[in-house]
Amino acid sequence: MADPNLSLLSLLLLLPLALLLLLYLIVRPRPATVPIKNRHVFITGGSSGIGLALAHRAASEGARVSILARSLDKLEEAKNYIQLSTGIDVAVFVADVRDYDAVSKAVEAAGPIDVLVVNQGVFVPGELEKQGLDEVRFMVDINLIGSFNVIKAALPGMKDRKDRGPGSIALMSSQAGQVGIYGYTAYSASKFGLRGLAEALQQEVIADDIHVSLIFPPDTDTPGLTEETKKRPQLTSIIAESSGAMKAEEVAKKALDGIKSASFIVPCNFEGLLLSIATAGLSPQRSFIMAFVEVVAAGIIRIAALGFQWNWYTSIHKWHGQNKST
Ligand SMILES: NC(=O)C1=CN([C@@H]2O[C@H](COP(=O)(O)OP(=O)(O)OC[C@H]3O[C@@H](n4cnc5c(N)ncnc54)[C@H](OP(=O)(O)O)[C@@H]3O)[C@@H](O)[C@H]2O)C=CC1
Ligand SMILES: CCCCCCCCCCCCCCCC(=O)[C@@H](N)CO
Repeated sequence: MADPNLSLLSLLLLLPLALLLLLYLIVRPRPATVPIKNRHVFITGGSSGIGLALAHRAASEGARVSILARSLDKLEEAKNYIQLSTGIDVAVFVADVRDYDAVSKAVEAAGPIDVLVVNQGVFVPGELEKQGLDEVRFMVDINLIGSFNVIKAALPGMKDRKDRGPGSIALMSSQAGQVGIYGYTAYSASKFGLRGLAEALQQEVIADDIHVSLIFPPDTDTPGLTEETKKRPQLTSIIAESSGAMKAEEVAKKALDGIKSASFIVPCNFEGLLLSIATAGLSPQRSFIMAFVEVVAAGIIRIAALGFQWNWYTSIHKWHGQNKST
């Protein structure tokens, strides 16, 4: 007779191994890599903050880089900065992503794109009740509709590329695009929208060897954030502080690594990794190891998520209490 302890042990070992094997066999799309060196990387919002750090990094890694934004002054400044620190020349394009014709002309002038980084974004925090619909529209138009304009303009050329290896479309979301945050109704909506766009688009372009990445940074030290913090409701800051802040260069490294490994979901810090596991849902997952972590952690991570919500609602409750008594 077999030792019952031994069979229990082998069962405990076999179960995870069987699960790993199953996940290895079924994860889709299959793992892929997207080379950066000698490829054309086109970055919207590449003149400032995260986009600029990405442009700098991609240029240092040997890519041909194009950046697009509204202000020519900021674009020229970014170009000079990258030229001075790497010796590499970056092409600049002036366009507002809300203007499809202008974006289309820029994309055509830039030439066929291998890696498209849709990074432009604006954020005006504030409770919806105090926010004008003009501000809501501003965020949705630039962050969401603007992303459609950029992708629509670039996609035909990207699909036409022949024998030039795997392509990538990366979208800059935000941790506020994984969970709704006080003061971000319009911003979160615009960033959640990118997720639907990305999930559907990946199915549509997989046959063209184009790989979609969704990047989820926490608060990141950029000129945009400096402006934003001047107007932030206190509760927005309290809740956003649940995730550690990052430097633009750190986010750019995570983003570029995510693009190169063709990861669909790209978290940027530890809290971001937890958020990604908690919100895995029906998103594609190429890594069977990450899929394994998602399956095994599902229950416990839901408890952690409820703990965060408990903490946030306690802060909201306290804040209202204090503001009534003063
Ligand atoms: N900083 C943060 O804390 C976080 C930022 N993000 C996201 O990262 C992205 C970059 O943010 P960040 O680097 O902080 O922002 P910045 O404000 O520093 O830079 C934004 C860039 O987008 C460009 N841009 C803005 N509006 C338009 C437009 N209508 N058409 C074309 N280009 C435009 C800006 O140039 P110009 O004004 O000249 O057009 C600039 O190059 C955004 O999508 C943001 O939502 C996500 C999580 C955290
Ligand atoms: C198990 C679950 C773990 C949960 C961890 C939760 C952390 C959530 C923090 C959300 C931070 C939102 C930052 C938005 C940044 C941004 O986009 C603005 N700066 C505008 O640019």
